[in-house]
Amino acid sequence: MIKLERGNRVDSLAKKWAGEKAAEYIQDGMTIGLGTGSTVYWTILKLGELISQGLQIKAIPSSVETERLAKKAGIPLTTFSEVNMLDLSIDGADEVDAMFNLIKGGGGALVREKFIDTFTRKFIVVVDESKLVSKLGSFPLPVEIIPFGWKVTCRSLAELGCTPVLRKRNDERFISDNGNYIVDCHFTGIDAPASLHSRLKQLLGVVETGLFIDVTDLVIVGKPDGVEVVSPTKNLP
Ligand SMILES: O=C(CO)[C@H](O)[C@H](O)COP(=O)(O)O
Repeated sequence: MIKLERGNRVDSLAKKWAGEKAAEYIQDGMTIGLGTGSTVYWTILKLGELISQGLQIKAIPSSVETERLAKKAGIPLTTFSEVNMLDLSIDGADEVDAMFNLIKGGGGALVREKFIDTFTRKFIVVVDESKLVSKLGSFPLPVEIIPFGWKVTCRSLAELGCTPVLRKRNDERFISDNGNYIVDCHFTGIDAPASLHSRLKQLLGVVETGLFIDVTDLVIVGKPDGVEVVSPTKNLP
């Protein structure tokens, strides 16, 4: 895989291609949702370039990190207090199955991502090939929970058949942009994502899950030799 250095990170060129390709779908006057992560990073950079050439758009960022990047790129921002429905949202994913269902939240931004990926007329997912799976669940499912009673919530999560692991960063509990904890739920494969999502949502303490069901319109897959744009009529992988 061709690697690309970005600051102190090394990313695949495939992510760059996928992220940049998505910017082609953005039209003048649109209000867009901007996801979070190292693939959408390239969309944000490209958008900054297009804005400096005259493109007029507004965006709602899905995380503090994306807000910071978007401001740096010169992208005008707005909020859901001003906007009911976005024209287009672009976001990465940790896994994409053949039905276009997703696991997201690897970066811990899943709640705000669910807002921008749901309240949008069109949702484009940008990934490299490594994210395509026949069945969701190899990637631990991120679930955002409130800190109060978190051990009780973890026990409830375990009763649904997973091993819950409280996310940490630098030995400290990871805190989401919303002031909550993230629990990474290790399942041995997820057979029925929609019903699992509903069961998880009913647990006391659960804010949101990283299962994104039935929201994806298009997947842009970065590959070592270019990009492939996959619509729901063509099955993955
Ligand atoms: O859900 C996410 C953040 O919460 C990201 O979209 C997901 O983790 C993919 O990230 P990357 O593009 O860096 O691989």
